[in-house]
Amino acid sequence: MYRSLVINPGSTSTEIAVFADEKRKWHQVLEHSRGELDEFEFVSDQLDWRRELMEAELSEAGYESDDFDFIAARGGLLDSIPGGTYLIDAEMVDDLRSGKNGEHASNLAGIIAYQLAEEAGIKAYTVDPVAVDEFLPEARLSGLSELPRRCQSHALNLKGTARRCADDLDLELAEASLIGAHLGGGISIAPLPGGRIVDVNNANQGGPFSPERAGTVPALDLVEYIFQEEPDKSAIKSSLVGRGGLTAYLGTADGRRVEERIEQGEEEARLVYEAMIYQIAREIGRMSAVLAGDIDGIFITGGLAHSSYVTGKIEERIGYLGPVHVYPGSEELKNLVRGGLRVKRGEERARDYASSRLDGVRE
Ligand SMILES: Nc1ncnc2c1ncn2[C@@H]1O[C@H](COP(=O)(O)OP(=O)(O)OP(=O)(O)O)[C@@H](O)[C@H]1O
Ligand SMILES: CCCC(=O)O
Repeated sequence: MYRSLVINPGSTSTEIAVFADEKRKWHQVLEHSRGELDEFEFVSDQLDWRRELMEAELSEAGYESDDFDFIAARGGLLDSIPGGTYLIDAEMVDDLRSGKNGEHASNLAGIIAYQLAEEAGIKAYTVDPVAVDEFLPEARLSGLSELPRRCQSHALNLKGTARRCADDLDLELAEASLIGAHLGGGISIAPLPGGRIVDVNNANQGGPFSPERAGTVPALDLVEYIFQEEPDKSAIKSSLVGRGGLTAYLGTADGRRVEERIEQGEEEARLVYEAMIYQIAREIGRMSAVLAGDIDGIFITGGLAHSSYVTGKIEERIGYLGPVHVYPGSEELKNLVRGGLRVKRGEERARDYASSRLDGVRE
């Protein structure tokens, strides 16, 4: 039996859990108020504060860091790497600390995990971070050589759910040809032949609009808008990622609230929600071409997959492509633990970050 500590920091909370093999023994979500977070100029400045809060909570629950066989932490904004379970080492921590690929609360996870693991003499791992890049060579071209497409996605949930779906279809993951749709605050839709993310809309830069992101917008019109209106850079970025999609049209990112408004007869809410569903179905259809129609199944996951309104209407449009499987929510903690356990049990080798970087491939 392996005991593990799992760390998953989000922008306004830090989630920690203790597992015995795949079984969750203890779980805590530490909520951070706006006022507390405003004390820090940069997310990276929150490191010691979040670590101390976490340690206090663990110790109150009777745990010490040397109670664990390994630590699994949410991957931050790393350089592009293939999917898998990665040993968190000093080189990865340097990249997370420098924020070279952007600031994100999940950058703190790897740093804290590394520090705790060093002190306890155990290993820390991260699994399928956002930066997982398994693009086909032709998927990298955008049409402008200065702006290659970047493979970024909800890889942890897509890959974890692909394993579940392959299992449910009685297939080995390596043989399965699936399309996965993660429908959360952001939306990632990927063809997954053999479990690899060989293409994906980048949830921050394209594809369907989502509860809080704009998805693909007309590029020339965006250029005109920026030159005419001269918006502040961070304002335009946050209207594309954070205040786009359902939020931009309806003032809420909550699918449940939108469905209530539809039930109350609000036509605008119905139009916007159905437009999002239409764009999701269209993206699944586009990805079917990547697999040349060789599809064992399509899975829908993430928070919006709790809604039968959403999943039913998607299935009406794309059901002809193959069987549709629905896995509501995201099993981020379990997927992190499972990655660590695969290494501990000798089913997978922990990858080395430095030698796995794909920088050479991208140039
Ligand atoms: N029963 C439901 N019906 C409709 N929408 C729902 C339901 N449950 C959750 N949602 C919606 O799912 C979305 C959140 O999904 P999820 O929790 O997977 O996203 P997240 O983790 O916040 O963001 P991301 O997945 O981009 O990291 C929200 O829009 C939420 O309103
Ligand atoms: C590509 C974006 C992934 C995320 O929002 O977690």
